[in-house]
Amino acid sequence: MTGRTLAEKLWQRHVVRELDDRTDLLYIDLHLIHEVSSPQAFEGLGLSGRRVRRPELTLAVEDHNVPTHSLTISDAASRAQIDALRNSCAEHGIELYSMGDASQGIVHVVGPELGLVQPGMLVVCGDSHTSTHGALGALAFGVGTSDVEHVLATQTLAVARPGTMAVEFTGLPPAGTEAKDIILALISAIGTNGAQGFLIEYRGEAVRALSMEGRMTMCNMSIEAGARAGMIAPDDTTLAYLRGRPCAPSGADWQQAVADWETLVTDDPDAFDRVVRIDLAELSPHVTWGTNPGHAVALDAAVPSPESFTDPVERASAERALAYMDLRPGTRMRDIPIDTVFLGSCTNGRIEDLRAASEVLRGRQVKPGVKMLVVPGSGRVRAQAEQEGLHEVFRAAGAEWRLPGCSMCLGMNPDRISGRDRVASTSNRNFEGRQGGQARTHLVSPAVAAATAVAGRLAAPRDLV
Ligand SMILES: CC(C)[C@H](C(=O)O)[C@@H](O)C(=O)O
Ligand code: SF4
Repeated sequence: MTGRTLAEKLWQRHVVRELDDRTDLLYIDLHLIHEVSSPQAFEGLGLSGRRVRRPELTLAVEDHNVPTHSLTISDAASRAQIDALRNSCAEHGIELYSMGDASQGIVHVVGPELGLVQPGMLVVCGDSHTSTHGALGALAFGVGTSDVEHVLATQTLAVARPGTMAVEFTGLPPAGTEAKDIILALISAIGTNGAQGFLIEYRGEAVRALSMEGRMTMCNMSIEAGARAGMIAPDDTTLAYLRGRPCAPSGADWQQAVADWETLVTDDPDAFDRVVRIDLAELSPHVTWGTNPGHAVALDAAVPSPESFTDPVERASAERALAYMDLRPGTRMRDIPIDTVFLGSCTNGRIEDLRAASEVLRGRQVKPGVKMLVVPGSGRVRAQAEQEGLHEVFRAAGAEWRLPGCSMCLGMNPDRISGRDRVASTSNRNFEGRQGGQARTHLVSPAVAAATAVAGRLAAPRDLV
């Protein structure tokens, strides 16, 4: 990699050694861990008699298995994973934010909000949505459990060099659309393998106009387009977000850091291996109808017919998805009734997401018979929301205000669906059974989630009277 794009610059900064013509040994600046993908790694480390090389560059949180209604775990398997993480962190001197701690939360919410993730860093975590952290101008990707063990032991990792891909957005998205709509529109356009083998850099005026929360939503779902990572060059928005956060540099260190971060831009826009252009001027709220995040359409549209897919594999996938989702082609998306609404996850569980949803719910009621769960992404998000009185808005509307965690994003904790509920969810994956049972998931933005809760069917805020 020659260093003309942001991704190449970030990569080059971390090369310890070139291993062969395709693979580099990379130095890891920050290793985030959680209870699901680390127990086996610690076990392997123990079996080979090794210690954690840089415990101070490792941060652990409890997120996937934690209940959000109380601080007591009754499920034995969840308890075991949490206990294993606690024991390993104590043994190796790793900082851990446990359930109930003010800084606990979903790993991808906690890292940025503490100011731990900074431009120029290489961040890994045994979790696919590590791509979230690229929003800060970092190179960040998910790794497997054996990689977690390698990073624990050496603070390095051998990684094959990916290609670089620019996603150039043109036009500014109209009012009433959010980052979630942009990323759903992108994935439906390029497909869930559309960015396979690439590091995406999101570019264009629309990206510059996004808040950090919106950028994190976008980068979070890069993996759903098959990308290894997604990233956005740091700018004033990034600096304003980082300044004053607990682990961000301060004083002279801040000035020095900023001078360096300013160099983290793509010098040659023609240097990308691949460029995708998407115009956002006509964007409208997007929702999914099927069982992968690429199965998305405008809320204004109808459930597509499998015949509309020319590719036979895609057509078969659409047929299967429609059978699972129990939907008929031609049904207007707005006519789809919803049983449960989930607002939360590392995609849309940040303060701005809660604000957007509370705006819609203020003075309104969740439709009787619809259950709505509001799960802040972290203890800090929860505290901030309570300071702003958002929890009162949610409760007054009839939604449940919960403790932080991954919650209904996936069926690893008590918030799982047991039957065939149809769920409007602000999370990132609508796979079969992802939310537990035979749950039928429709991915939506926070504003659409809130409007849907009120209407009892998929809806945008402008549909509400
Ligand atoms: C459990 C964990 C390893 C998993 C991931 O890798 O992403 C989860 O966070 C998910 O979102 O599916
Ligand atoms: S919130 Fe969902 S996507 Fe994010 S880390 Fe947790 S389970 Fe994975």
